[in-house]
Amino acid sequence: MTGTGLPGSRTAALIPAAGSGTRLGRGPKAFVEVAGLSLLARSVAALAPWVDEVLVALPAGSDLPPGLLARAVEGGGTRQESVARLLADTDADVVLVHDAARPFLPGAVVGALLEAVAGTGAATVALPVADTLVRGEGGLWAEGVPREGLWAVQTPQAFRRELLVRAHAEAGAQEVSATDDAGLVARLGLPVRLVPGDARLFKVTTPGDLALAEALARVWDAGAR
Ligand SMILES: Nc1ccn([C@@H]2O[C@H](COP(=O)(O)OP(=O)(O)OP(=O)(O)O)[C@@H](O)[C@H]2O)c(=O)n1
Ligand SMILES: C[C@](O)(CO)[C@H](O)COP(=O)(O)O
Repeated sequence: MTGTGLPGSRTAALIPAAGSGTRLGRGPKAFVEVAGLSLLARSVAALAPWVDEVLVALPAGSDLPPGLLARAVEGGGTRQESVARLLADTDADVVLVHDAARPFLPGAVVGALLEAVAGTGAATVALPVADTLVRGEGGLWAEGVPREGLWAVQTPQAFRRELLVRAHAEAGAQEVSATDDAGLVARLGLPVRLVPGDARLFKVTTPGDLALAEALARVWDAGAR
């Protein structure tokens, strides 16, 4: 595999795929298929052309599906732990961390992310919030939340590897848990570039998301990406 992403830098894709898919209810989510291809296979295929190596964190006891050009590590009990284990298994200069659960990754987004990380050393794909936001209490409207300046974070997220290693180490030392990796770098006071994402990069989390993914796959696989 020859990464076309960043000339002069070895780049690795780190794909956390060890989750149990509780909210979807179909077992380990990475192996759930959409139009004949697993979420994991789709995410690996989207990133492989851009990187020098692909590492995947799998549920304990799982094997890498045949034909996947990737190296497997055993995932942890949380996404954060799975990413930490992936990080420990590469010496790449730059790492792209991407949820297996976000299978529809346009190449243009990867290109923009790699350009951004070359500048700041840390960058994440994100979408400006377009919906009205509300804090709910007991199923009732409690208070509106101003959406100006708010972004919904997606993946991939890209980092100079040593920055992310430091961020995970600090989080571990301070027993800080986070649902993504860019937030761990930001809490060090380091700049994290926000790169405009894509609505098609939604995370397959619930049965409704899976239905959406199955509809999108028909045009995606026909070349509309
Ligand atoms: N211990 C974990 C938990 C999550 N993930 C991965 O992190 C990504 C985002 O997590 P999420 O969408 O929450 O997946 P699950 O944890 O499987 O879903 P749920 O919370 O519904 O169980 C997924 O690709 C998932 O496989 C992981 O590698 N290791
Ligand atoms: C990393 C992430 O996809 C960014 O929005 C999100 O935080 C993952 O959350 P999850 O609960 O682990 O799916």
